[in-house]
Amino acid sequence: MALASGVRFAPRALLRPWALLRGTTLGRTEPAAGGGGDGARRFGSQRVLVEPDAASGVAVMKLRNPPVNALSLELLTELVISLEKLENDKTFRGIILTSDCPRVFCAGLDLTEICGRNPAHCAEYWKAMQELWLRMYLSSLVLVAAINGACPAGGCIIALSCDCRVLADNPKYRIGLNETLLGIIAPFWLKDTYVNTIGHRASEQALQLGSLFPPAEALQVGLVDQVVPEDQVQSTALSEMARWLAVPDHARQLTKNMMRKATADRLLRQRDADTQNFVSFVCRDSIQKSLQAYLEKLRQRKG
Ligand SMILES: CCCCCCCCCC/C=C\CC(=O)SCCNC(=O)CCNC(=O)[C@H](O)C(C)(C)COP(=O)(O)OP(=O)(O)OC[C@H]1O[C@@H](n2cnc3c(N)ncnc32)[C@H](O)[C@@H]1OP(=O)(O)O
Repeated sequence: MALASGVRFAPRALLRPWALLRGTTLGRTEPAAGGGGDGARRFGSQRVLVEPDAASGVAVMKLRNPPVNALSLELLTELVISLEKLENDKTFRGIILTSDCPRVFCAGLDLTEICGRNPAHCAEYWKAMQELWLRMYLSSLVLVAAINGACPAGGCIIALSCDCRVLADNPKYRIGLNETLLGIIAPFWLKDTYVNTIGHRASEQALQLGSLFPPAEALQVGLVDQVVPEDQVQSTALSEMARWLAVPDHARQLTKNMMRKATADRLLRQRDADTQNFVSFVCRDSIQKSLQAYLEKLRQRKG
């Protein structure tokens, strides 16, 4: 993705995203309900709904992978493609990322993608996760997360990859990296993202304890930038977006790159090793057993 200055952000190393989308509706454009002109047309895919507003240069991107927006391989791929599409369209300067699923922003990794799967599948899945993080973390667009639901683990990472986070004030909407409670370990680049956001000591504590912060605590620790009543999340996200868009793009983009590049480069240098670590770790019998038990617990909790 080339900036006006010619600086490149993330390399186009992606997988084979299109191959995953057979049978989906990505790229379809349809008028938004009640909409008329170009600015009101929406597009997207099965799991990512994009509502672009050409007049403001802002698109609202909604995750819709019910019931909990778990990051399936398809959702990861569709997110990357939708992001790329908006980045390549000079009309757009910002994206508000939110959830179309009630009460959940994103439940994190889709555990069914790594439970009982073969190493090749786990590797493909993890590469897609890396790719989305790289694309979001280094995006030239302003990304604002309008967090309108629970936001654990991988969901938190999606939010942390944005430039700004607005969280709905509901005690059930907790946010954080709870990996240790599942018996898994956040890899270094998730840890780095955490440290970059809330600092070393707070990350050390929160990562080891697997803390999921309710809104007031999330605000206090710096995990989110604003906590507002649920019905004001979208409007506040739009106000935040306006604040970020008031800065000239080239200056903001180069500054973002300066702040984030070293963290992203660290993963880029070790991407294959990180994938191998992930695969060998999650494919261990003991880890498979604890993931399986966790999934079972989630399923039973329901009834
Ligand atoms: C050193 C080497 C390095 C090794 C690297 C190791 C790997 C590191 C990876 C780190 C990165 C990210 C980690 C993750 O993201 S793991 C996922 C963590 N997510 C969670 O813990 C959240 C679990 N879910 C919940 O807490 C709740 O579902 C919710 C999000 C709060 C919503 O609650 P709800 O009451 O509205 O819904 P609920 O009834 O619980 O769930 C509905 C159905 O959805 C299923 N489900 C929920 N979460 C997941 C998920 N993450 N993956 C797959 N499926 C999920 C749940 O089982 C219900 O299913 P069903 O309808 O009963 O069939």
